[in-house]
Amino acid sequence: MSSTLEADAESVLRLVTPSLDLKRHKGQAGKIAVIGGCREYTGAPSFAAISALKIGADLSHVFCTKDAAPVIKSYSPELIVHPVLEESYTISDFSEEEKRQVQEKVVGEVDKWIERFDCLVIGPGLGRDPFLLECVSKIMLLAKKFNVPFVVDGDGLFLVTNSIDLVNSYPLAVLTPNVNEYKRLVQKVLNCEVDEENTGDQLRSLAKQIGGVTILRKGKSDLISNGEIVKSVSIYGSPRRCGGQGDILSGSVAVFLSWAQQLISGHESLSENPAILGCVAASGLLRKAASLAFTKHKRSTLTSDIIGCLGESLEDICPAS
Ligand SMILES: NC(=O)C1=CN([C@@H]2O[C@H](COP(=O)(O)OP(=O)(O)OC[C@H]3O[C@@H](n4cnc5c(N)ncnc54)[C@H](O)[C@@H]3O)[C@@H](O)[C@H]2O)[C@@H](O)CC1
Ligand SMILES: Nc1ncnc2c1ncn2[C@@H]1O[C@H](COP(=O)(O)OP(=O)(O)OP(=O)(O)O)[C@@H](O)[C@H]1O
Ligand SMILES: [Mg+2]
Repeated sequence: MSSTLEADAESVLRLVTPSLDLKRHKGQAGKIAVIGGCREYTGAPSFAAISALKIGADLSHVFCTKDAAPVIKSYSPELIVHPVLEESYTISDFSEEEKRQVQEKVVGEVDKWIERFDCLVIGPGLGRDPFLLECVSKIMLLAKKFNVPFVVDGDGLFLVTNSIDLVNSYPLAVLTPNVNEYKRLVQKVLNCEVDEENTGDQLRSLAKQIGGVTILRKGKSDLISNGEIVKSVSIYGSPRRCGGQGDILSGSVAVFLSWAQQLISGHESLSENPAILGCVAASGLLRKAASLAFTKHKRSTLTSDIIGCLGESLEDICPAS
């Protein structure tokens, strides 16, 4: 029997969102880094990174390829953009030794910064280049070494599905699969097809099988599990399915997870799981912002319209003053 409980997303948003305080300095409300952005995709990492700022994080970085960097920078001067990732075509003439040196350099560029980040978002617009993904797997190992939480989305899930050990048993990993990404994860890890009759139980088994990582399965209702409990978020939402909404979600999970971690580390009596709180809060806010954007823009609602509604939606639940 399924025991999926609808989460009270608004209460979670009120719990984890920090109050604005003149005593706090830059960085205390969150430093997020997105690993993503290549020749093909520049929108996805930008949506994730700018959403983090719009919700209230102080700093948002993007680590992307050299081609993607000027484009992402020109979308927004708010983002700190590091053109450090390399795709195979830029090193096609290199020897194995030279390729190894490039990989070391890429990982070294992230290593310089990684301890400063409260959470990474790995995958929006990353692409599927094998050399690039190999570097990103090393970045995941680095994050685990320094206990930095990470959200895996988009092409990061393509990487993880083929190398599940990268996240196995890391409690600070959150996977945010869409319908296709979830199907591939279920097939690979549980060796079966998606069971639409027992969605909660299957999600719980999947999260348990990956050693208790948190999974947010996106869909008509968002379902969240860490292998123990299963929560759903079904409030609000919009009928528009324009691309990029998952990117908003991944950047939002990173911020709320960081805030939940901060909250819990200051209150030993709180026994809640920060990854679950982060997912519930992010899902609730995105769905509210999507609903609001839809009332304003109807069929022409775009991802940028939803990003424009994040602030108003959060303000409605957690007023700034
Ligand atoms: N504006 C943007 O830059 C956006 C970029 N996005 C990025 O696009 C990438 C793919 O995400 P999707 O949500 O489309 O992924 P999906 O896995 O949902 O793929 C969508 C469709 O494309 C096919 N497909 C994907 N990659 C393929 C490949 N290499 N060869 C053959 N078929 C392939 C899938 O089978 C599926 O039918 C991710 O990096 C994602 O972050 C999306 O987030 C949407 C917005
Ligand atoms: N059928 C649906 N009804 C209502 N809301 C939905 C539905 N499908 C997805 N959503 C909402 O949209 C959000 C993004 O999910 P979606 O499946 O579009 O992600 P995605 O495919 O990864 O997006 P992206 O285009 O950014 O890669 C989910 O968190 C969910 O709240
Ligand atoms: Mg996606």
